[in-house]
Formats: sequence, C-alpha cells, structure tokens
Amino acid sequence: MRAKFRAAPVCAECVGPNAEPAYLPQSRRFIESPSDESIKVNTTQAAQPERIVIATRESRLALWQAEHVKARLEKLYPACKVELLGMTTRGDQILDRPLAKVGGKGLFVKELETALLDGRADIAVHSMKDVPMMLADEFALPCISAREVPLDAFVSNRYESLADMPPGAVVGTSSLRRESQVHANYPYLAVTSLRGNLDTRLRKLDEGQYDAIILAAAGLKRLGLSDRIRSEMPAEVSLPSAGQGALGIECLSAREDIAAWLAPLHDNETAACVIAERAVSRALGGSCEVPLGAYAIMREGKLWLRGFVALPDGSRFVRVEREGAPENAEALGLALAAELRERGADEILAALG
Ligand SMILES: NCc1[nH]cc(CCC(=O)O)c1CC(=O)O
Repeated sequence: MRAKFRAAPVCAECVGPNAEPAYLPQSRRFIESPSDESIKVNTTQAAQPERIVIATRESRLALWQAEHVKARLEKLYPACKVELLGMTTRGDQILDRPLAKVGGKGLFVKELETALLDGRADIAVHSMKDVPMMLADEFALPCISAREVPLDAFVSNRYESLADMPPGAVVGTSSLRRESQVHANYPYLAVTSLRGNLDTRLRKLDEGQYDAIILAAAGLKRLGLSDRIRSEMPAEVSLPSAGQGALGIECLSAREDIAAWLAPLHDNETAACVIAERAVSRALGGSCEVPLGAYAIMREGKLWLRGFVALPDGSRFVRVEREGAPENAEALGLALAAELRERGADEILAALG
C-alpha cells in the first residue's frame, strides 16, 4: 500500500548551498533519438530489461510523472516488470523553513539517490526544474523526455490575466522569479507568498486569500487541472524557470545499460533547450534567492535562448537573448550568462547577498 500523499513544498528556483560537485548533462553528447510517435517495441537492445524500479517522491505530481515514465517503459519493453518505489524526501518533510536555508533542491533528490546507490531502485524521475544544477559524479541524467508546455499559468476565479487585474489586487506566488516579473510588468499589483503543493495552493486561492496565483502550466495539465488555467502567460510576461515542464530520468553513471534502455524516451530538442537553460542558471549560481529565468525554444533550426536576472521588487531587471546551434546548447547558456553579468547581473546578485 502506498503511503498517504504528503505536501510537497518545492522551491521553484532553489539550488541551495549544499549542491554537490560537478557533473551535468553538459557533458552529455547530443544524441539522435526517435520521436515519440516512432517509439515501438524495442528489439535492438542487446540486453532487454527484466525489471526496472523507479524511485519517486509521493506528491501527486511526482507520482503522476513516475507513472507516466512507467507506462512508456512498459510500452517499450512489454516483458519488463516496472515498479514504483515511493519515498518521502527530507524536502517533503520540511514545511516551515525556506528550503534555501536547509539545503535547497538537493533535499528532494538525496533520498532517491540513496535508493539508486543501494540498488533498491534503478532510476529516479524528476521535474527538471527541481533538479540541482550540480550532481555528484556517481549520478547521471541520461534521459530528458519531451517537454510539456513550459509556460507559467495564470490561475484566478475573477480575472483573465495579470493585465486584467486592478491596482492593489493580490497575486500569490513564492517564486522570486515570478514575483520580480509581476512587479516589473505590473507595478501596481501586490504579491504575497504562497506555499504548499498544487492542491494546497489552489485551495488557498479558492478561499479568497489571493485574487490570482501563478503556477507552472505543466503541473496543472499533468494533474488534470487544465480547466483552472485562465490563461497561459507568454514568455514576455513570465519567463519560465530553467527546465520547467521537462522530466529528467536519473540513474547511476556506471549503469550504461540503463542509459541505453532509456534512450528511446530521450528527446533531443527538449534536452538542448534544458541544457542551455540550466547552463545559465548554474553559471549565475542560481539559487532560490535569485530571481532568475531561462527559457529556450527551437526556432528555424536554431536554439533561441532568453534569460533574465532581477531584484525581487522588479526595480532592477536585466534581460538578454541569444541564438545558437542546438549542438552548442551549453556554450550558448554560458555565453548568455556572461552577457547578463556584463549588463549588471553581478550587481544584482551582489545586492541580493
Ligand atoms: N516548483 C515546484 C514545481 N516543480 C515542477 C512543477 C511543475 C511541473 C514542471 O515544471 O515540470 C512545479 C509546480 C510549480 O512551479 O507551479
């Protein structure tokens, strides 16, 4: 039997001080992989998996994501037994303190990684937005699957969009990225903090604590809550967080067999976008306490990357965009981060402390 779902407070932008040393998909090769439609029963692998155990957190969203990967693996390997191992992470237990102060995003992956090291699980499924920018050498992210809508969603029982809200109306979010953009674009609106998992946040909206809230559209869609989305927020209004809407699958670096099993679920285009976005975030020391957005899409065969760094109140705002080849996604992200620094991101980061 499954444990009861727990509240899963996740800090949108948090990396935290305990991030571990180097690694990341930057070292991954940009490999060819079939599109979703072309996924068929895989008969080409030398060794077919017999059993795959997926470590997952137990929030409703995490379980949906793990089930999604399970279903895709079962379709790919009909003879394979795919099981979920639900786990409560320390990040799920700490509800009262800002995560940045106690270890950041790493708190959500550590227990899952321990299960990988112990051999209790083979893979872990993550929202890429919650994966620390650095992982220890023993771990790899060989698979980033096709992205769900990456944009933020405007959710309200009264208004259609931020532009529709009157002066003084209250927007709920605890993401400094979202907050800084609301202030910069709509300085007459108020922003107050909003914690808790998706269901909790929606309940607080419905109770009237806020006139509107901002959530990732992907999370709402996955949980069948699309009808709560009043409008998708264009990237010009709310630039998403690095990795938003994408799923990553982690395993031990040494397990090349597992990486090969996952290859058909890998999506090159999403991976290129996410690699570029995460390079921006990592190069700027991206943490919970930095209002920072990074968002890439493919446009006419090129990767179009946008990024910003701001003060939470929106009074300083540096934004930059750049285009490059998807094969050089990492370099594109680093170049964009360097340009952000040249244009004042360093002063903003220094002011944030
Ligand atoms: N920060 C929490 C979190 N982590 C992943 C998602 C949504 C799904 C995704 O981005 O893949 C959310 C919810 C939100 O930010 O509103």
